[in-house]
Amino acid sequence: MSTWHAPTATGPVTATVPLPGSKSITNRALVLAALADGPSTLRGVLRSRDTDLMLAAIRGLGVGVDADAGEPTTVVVTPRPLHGGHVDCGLAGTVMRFVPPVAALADGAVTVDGDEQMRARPVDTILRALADLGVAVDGQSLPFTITGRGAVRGGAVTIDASSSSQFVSGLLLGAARFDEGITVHHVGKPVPSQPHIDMTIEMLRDSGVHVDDGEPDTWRVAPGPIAAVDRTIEPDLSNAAAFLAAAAATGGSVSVPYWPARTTQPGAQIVDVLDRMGASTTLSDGTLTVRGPDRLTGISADLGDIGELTPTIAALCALADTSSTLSGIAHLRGHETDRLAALTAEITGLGGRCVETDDGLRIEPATLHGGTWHSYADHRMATAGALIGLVVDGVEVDDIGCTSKTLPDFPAMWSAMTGG
Ligand SMILES: O=C(O)C1=C[C@@H](OP(=O)(O)O)[C@@H](O)[C@H](O)C1
Ligand SMILES: C=C(OP(=O)(O)O)C(=O)O
Repeated sequence: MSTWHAPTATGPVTATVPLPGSKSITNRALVLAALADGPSTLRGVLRSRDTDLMLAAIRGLGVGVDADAGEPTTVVVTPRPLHGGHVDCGLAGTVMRFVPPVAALADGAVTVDGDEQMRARPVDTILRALADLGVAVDGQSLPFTITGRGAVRGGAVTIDASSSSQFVSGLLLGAARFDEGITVHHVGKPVPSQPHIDMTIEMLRDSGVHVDDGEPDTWRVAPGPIAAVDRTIEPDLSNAAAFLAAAAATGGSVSVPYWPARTTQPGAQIVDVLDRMGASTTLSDGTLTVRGPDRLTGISADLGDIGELTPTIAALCALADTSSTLSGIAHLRGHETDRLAALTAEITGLGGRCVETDDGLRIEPATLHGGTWHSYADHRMATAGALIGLVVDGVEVDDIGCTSKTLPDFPAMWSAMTGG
């Protein structure tokens, strides 16, 4: 692993940056297609470590996956009887939390493991829920084994999903194929990332599944077939956020084409955040353009719904002229790394002023200097370092390669944006 010298912008960045498909939509589409009542063609599929791990996971359980003929972003998924196998979830939360209900429907033992760092991320909630629904589960953390019998009883289950919305999404995605469907009831602190739950529900409904989310903290999925649906995946708006933030950081202008007119992706909310920090945004003919201000203003914001945008937003806050308080994101301690600790250490390491609170970060204005920015194998930490490096000389990102988790072309795209 060699360090990457973050390109410094010599002036306001001006660029148009098309983004590949959404990680979250791709991995939901793959799970739904694997469990569907016929073959599906998915277009605009993200090809990255997280999504290739999901492709390999469903293929390893017996699903037909034609992903490498011709255009790599077009994938044909053909459901077949599921059998036992091994699943590598790498550092992908969506693979670790969405695959167990699929494994429960297989006929045979499915072993699941991942990166060393993945073992620190919570998974027990969904494993306990499956056990409560009659599934044979061995283990409460990675590595674990699910021994499927080709069918799952299903029914009602109570969980505490405050550490990740993916527990709710994972249970809902497979549940139409359970004999009794599922009723998931959440008890505990608020569930984060509501837009990602909305994404799950919308995609299930698009597949003809009946979902009732009318009661707070309760979701019901009726048993029935999952219709095979051909889908075109939207661009990844959370990955877009880092590029749009580059306009905000440099007083430049960055456009992202194919911006969806309506979306459940939380990444779309970067627009409000950048506006509040002083940027101006326009959406015209499906292209979103952000124009940066001369000076960035800090913000106080509850990021509970959009936690995955935190590294990008925190990097901008570290460059702002006024203080920021980011709250509602205690669950980020269980993301790819403990993001609250990592952001605090790295911003402080470059001369910034950042402290952890119970549920977030407080960031004060400071003059930053160059130095090594550690990525902790976390794609969004790496891109946050790149963002600061645009306006601070001498920032070295120790592992830019970890951006392959969701955007393998990040270094080339970032250099191109800066005119390199
Ligand atoms: O369902 C999804 O696709 C995701 C849900 C969120 O997880 P948490 O609720 O664990 O934050 C988000 O942070 C993650 O990047 C993707
Ligand atoms: C939290 C994230 O990923 P994961 O799907 O691995 O949870 C993220 O991408 O910011």
